[in-house]
Amino acid sequence: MPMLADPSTKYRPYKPLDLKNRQWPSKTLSKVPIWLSTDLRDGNQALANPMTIAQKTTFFRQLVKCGVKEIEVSYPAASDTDFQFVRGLIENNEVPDDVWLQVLTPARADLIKRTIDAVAGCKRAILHMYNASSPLFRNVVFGNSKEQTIELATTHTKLVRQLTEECTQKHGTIFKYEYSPETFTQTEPEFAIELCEAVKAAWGKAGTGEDRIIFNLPATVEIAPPNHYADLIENFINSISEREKVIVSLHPHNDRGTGIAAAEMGMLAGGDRIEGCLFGNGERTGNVDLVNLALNLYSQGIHPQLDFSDIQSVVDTVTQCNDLPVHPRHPYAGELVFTAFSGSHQDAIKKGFEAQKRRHAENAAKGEPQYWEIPYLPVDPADLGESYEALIRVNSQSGKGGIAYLIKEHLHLDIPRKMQIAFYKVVQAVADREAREMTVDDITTTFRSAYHYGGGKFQGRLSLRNFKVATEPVGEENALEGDDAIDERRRFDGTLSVDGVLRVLRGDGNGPLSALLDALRTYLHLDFAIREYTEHSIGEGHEARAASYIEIVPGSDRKSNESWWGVGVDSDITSSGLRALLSALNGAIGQQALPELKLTVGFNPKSDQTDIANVLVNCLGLELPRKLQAAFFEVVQRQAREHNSEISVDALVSLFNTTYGYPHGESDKLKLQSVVVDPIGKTNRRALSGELVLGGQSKKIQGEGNGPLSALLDALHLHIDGTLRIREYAEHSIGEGAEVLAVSYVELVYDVEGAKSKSAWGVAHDTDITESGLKAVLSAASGLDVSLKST
Ligand SMILES: CC(=O)SCCNC(=O)CCNC(=O)[C@H](O)C(C)(C)COP(=O)(O)OP(=O)(O)OC[C@H]1O[C@@H](n2cnc3c(N)ncnc32)[C@H](O)[C@@H]1OP(=O)(O)O
Ligand SMILES: CC(C)C(=O)C(=O)O
Repeated sequence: MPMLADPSTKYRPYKPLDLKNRQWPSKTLSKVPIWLSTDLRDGNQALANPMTIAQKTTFFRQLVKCGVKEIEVSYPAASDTDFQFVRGLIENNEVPDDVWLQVLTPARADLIKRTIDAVAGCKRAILHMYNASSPLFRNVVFGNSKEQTIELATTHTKLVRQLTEECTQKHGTIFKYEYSPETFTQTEPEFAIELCEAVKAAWGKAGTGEDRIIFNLPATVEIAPPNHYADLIENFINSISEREKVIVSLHPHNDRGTGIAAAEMGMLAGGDRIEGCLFGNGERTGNVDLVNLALNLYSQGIHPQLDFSDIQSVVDTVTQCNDLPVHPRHPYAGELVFTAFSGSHQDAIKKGFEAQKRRHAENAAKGEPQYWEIPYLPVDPADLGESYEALIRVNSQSGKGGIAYLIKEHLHLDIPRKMQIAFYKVVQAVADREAREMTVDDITTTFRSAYHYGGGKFQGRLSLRNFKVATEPVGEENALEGDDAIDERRRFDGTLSVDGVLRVLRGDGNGPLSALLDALRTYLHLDFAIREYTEHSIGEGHEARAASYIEIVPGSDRKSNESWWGVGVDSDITSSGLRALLSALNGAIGQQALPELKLTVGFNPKSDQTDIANVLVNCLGLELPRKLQAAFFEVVQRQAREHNSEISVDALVSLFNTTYGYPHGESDKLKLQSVVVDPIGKTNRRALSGELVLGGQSKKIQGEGNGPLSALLDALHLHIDGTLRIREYAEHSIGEGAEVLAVSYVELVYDVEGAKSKSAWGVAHDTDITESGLKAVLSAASGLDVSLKST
C-alpha cells in the first residue's frame, strides 16, 4: 500500500502540554545523571536470540568495567535462564559491593515473588515494578479504568514492600523500589502524577538520599518530539509532592530517532537518572544510547563517570553478546566516525592538527589548558583508545590536504604545497580509475613509485651511488672587479647508476645541485633547472635526517607549465638535495633514451679522467676517489704516450691491477701473513701484532696507533728506513649480501731524510674491512718501494 495522500486521516498528532513558564530550554547540562543499564533486560528482551548466561555474564562484567553502578540484570520471572543468571551473579560473587542489581517485574503477585527470590542474598537490589497507564493500554490491554489501574499498582506496591522487607530480614538484602507507569508519555500527565502519588503513598517509606523512591518515566514508544518529553518531565517534577524523596528516572526509546535529544532535554528538565543501553540496543529502534549520552557530556568537559577509554573492546563485547552490529556511523563508536574521506574535511583536519600543535606548545609554556579544537572532530579519538590511523581515508572525493597528512603520518615527509597538488593529481587519477578507496599502503606505494623514493623496486633510472662535492676558489680572472671576497664554486664528482650502468660524472656550479645539473647536462644531455627547493629535518639528535623537495623545469623554459617534483632523504643535507634532484629527474625523463656509455672504445688521447673511471667502476666495481682517478689518469697517459696507441679496455684494467697490486694489495716484498688488532684498554687506540713477509722473509711485527692502519705503519717503521704517513683513505663495498667485499684506497707519503717525499696509492679488497685497509697500506708501500732496514 502506498503512503497516504492525507496521513491525517490515519495518524493523530501528539497533544502538546500547555506548560506555563517552562524552564528547561534555558538550562545547560552540568550534572552527571545516575546511569542504569538495561542491556540485560530491555536490550535482551528485544533480541531474536536472547543472551545465554555466558553472554550475559560477559556483558555484565563489561558494564562493571565501564563503571555502571546500577544494572537491570533481568526479568527473572520471564525464564529460568533469566532467573538462574541472577542467582549465578550473586552466588559467584560477581557483583561488586557498590553495584545495585535491578530486576523487573509486572504487577503480578506470583511474578513479584519469583523476582524477589531471584535477588535474595545480594547486597543491594532495586525492585522495579511496572504497569501501563495510558488510555490505550488501560482500555485495550488491561480493560481497566483509571481507578483499577491505580489499584493494580498500589496493591502490588504494598506486596513488593512486604516481600522485600521479609527478604531483607532473612537475607540482609538492601532494597530500593522503582515504579514505572509504563507508556508514561501517552498517559494523561495529571493521571500519571496521580498514579505515582498513590504508589508513593502505598510504598509508605520514601525518604531522602538512599531511601528515595524511583519514578521511572518511560517514553515506552517515542510518539512526540523531544521538547514534549522535557515538558512532561518538568511538569511531573513541579507537581510531584516531596520531590526530595523522589528520583526522577528517564527511560527514552528512539522510535522517532530523537532518543538522545529527549534524554538530554529531560535532564535539563530535572531528570536525575537515565535508563538505556550501550549503543542503543532495545525494543524496536532501541533504548537511548548510554555511550552516546555519556560521551556527549565528556565532549563538553564533564566526566560522565563512565569509562570508555577502550571503546573498541566495548563494541566487541556488545556486538558479540547481542549478535547485532554497531553501525559504522554510530556516534563515537562506529568504524567511520573518526574518518574523513572528503577533501575539504581532510584539509581542515590537517591544518587543525598543525595549528593545535603550535597552540598547545604555547599554552603549555604559559601553563594554560590545552583545549582540543580540531575541525570536524568533536573529541580526540585517542581518548577513546582509537588511533589516528583511520582519521583520513582517501577516495575520489579526497583532496591534497588529506593525502599530504597521510604522507606526513606514514613517511614523515612534510611535502610542500605545490608538490601536494602534483601528487594529489597522481592519487586522484588512480582512485578515479579504480573507483575504490586508496589505502594508506596504496598511497605510500604510489608516492614511492611516483618519486622513486625508498630504493629497491622504487629506484629510478638515475640513482646516486657516491659523490664528493669539493669547494674550489674561482680563479682570479673570474672574480668580479672590486670584489674582496674570494668567490667559491662547487665541483660535483660522483658515480650514478644510469639504467643499471655505473657512470662517473663531474660538473661545476655555484652549489652542489647546480654542479650535478651541470654534470647531467654534460654527460647525459639532460638540461633542467631548479624552480623550487625546500627542506626540513626529520627526527632529532643523532637520528635526525634531512628531507629535501625539488621542483625542476626544462632548462630552456624556466616558466614552463610542466614541472617535475622530487624528494630525497638522507642524514646528510647535500646528499638529500642531490637525491631529490635525481628523483625529480627520474620523473622528467620518463622513458626518454639517454646517451649510452661506450665501454668498448678504450682509452685514446681524447679520453678524460671520467672515461677511465667509468671503465673501472663498470669492470671492477671500483669507485675511485677523485685524487686516485687523477693519479691513474697520469699513469694511463704515460703508457699511451710510450706505446703511441689506443689502450683497450682490457689493457686498461690490467694496467690498473698491476699499478696498484689490486685486488690483493700485496707484493712478494711486503705481504700480510697473520695479524691481530686489539683495543688498548678502554682507549680508542689499537695494538697490532702478527707476521709479515718483509723483503721475502717472514717477520714478527708489533705496533700501536689510533687505528689498525696507523698501528701497522708504527710496526713497519721498526723495519724500514724513513717514515710513512697516510694522506688519504677511502673505502666502499662491492657486491651485496654474502658476496659483499670491502675495498680500501690508501695514499701513502714516504719521507726519507735527504730525499724528496714520494707518494703512492694502494688498493685492496677483502671480506674484512680491516684486512682490506691493511692490505691497501702494504700495496701503497710496495708501490713506494720502501727501503728495508738491514738487520
Ligand atoms: C515495555 C516493556 O518492556 S515491559 C517488559 C516487557 N518484557 C517482557 O514481556 C519480557 C518478559 N515477559 C514474559 O516472559 C511474559 O510476558 C511473562 C512471563 C511476564 C508473562 O507471561 P504470560 O503470563 O504468558 O502472559 P503474557 O506474556 O501473554 O502477558 C500478558 C498478560 O500480562 C498482563 N500484563 C501485561 N503487563 C502487565 C503488568 N505490567 N502487570 C501486570 N500484568 C501485566 C496482560 O494484561 C496480559 O494479561 P492477560 O493474560 O490477563 O490478558
Ligand atoms: C518497563 C518499562 C520501563 C519499559 O521498559 C518501557 O516502558 O519501555
